Amino acid sequence: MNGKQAAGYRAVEWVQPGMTVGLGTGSTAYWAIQRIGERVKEGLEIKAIATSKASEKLAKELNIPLFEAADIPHIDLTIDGADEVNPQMALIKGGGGALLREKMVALKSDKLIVVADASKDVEVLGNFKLPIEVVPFACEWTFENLRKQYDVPMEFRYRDGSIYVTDNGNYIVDASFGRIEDPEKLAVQLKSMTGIVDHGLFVGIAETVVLGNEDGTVTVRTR
Ligand SMILES: O=C[C@H](O)[C@H](O)[C@H](O)COP(=O)(O)O
Repeated sequence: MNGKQAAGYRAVEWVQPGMTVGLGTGSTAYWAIQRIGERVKEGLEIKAIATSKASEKLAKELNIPLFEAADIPHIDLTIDGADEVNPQMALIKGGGGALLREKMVALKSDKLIVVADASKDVEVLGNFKLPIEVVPFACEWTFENLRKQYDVPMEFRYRDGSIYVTDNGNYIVDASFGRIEDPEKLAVQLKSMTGIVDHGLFVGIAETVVLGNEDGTVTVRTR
């Protein structure tokens, strides 16, 4: 079992019968969803909501009972991956483009458990490019505003030669901040810029991190 699988499986131990569970996105959340699928097959009764079309598809394949947001008044627990985690449990997310739904689901949840392999554990956020979701209308203006404000390398995300479009129909700008000394300040600044829908900084949201080590053991941190 690799670190991602170990972390994903361990986090599912928090899932109890009757809970409503948010299903994260990415190659680590994948293992948590797989494990939830196994437990559902064994008789576990839960409600679930997915944070992306990809996770929705996977959950359907595993017969995990999925619900629309309109039918979910409250989420007990969400298990999701991260691209970077700092000691205060601030995160960079969105490497897979799912940051907006992930943040909406996480903020609706009593508890966000982050699952990641140990390589995501960093002292200072920012080595991973920060994903910023922007509306397509006048996205060049938004890009210019971002460049003027921050003067760091950034580019629109492309996949297979075409601009990458999120599940919400928006674009992503990936920005190389290098070191984000004050994630909270940057998070607030970015949110205040018109044209930006949201960004991949999750500050003060996660309260438990399950880090999977290469040997299959896990380290659990709670704040
Ligand atoms: O948009 C994608 C999500 O934020 C992922 O949870 C994040 O990118 C981590 O993905 P992975 O577990 O594949 O490294």
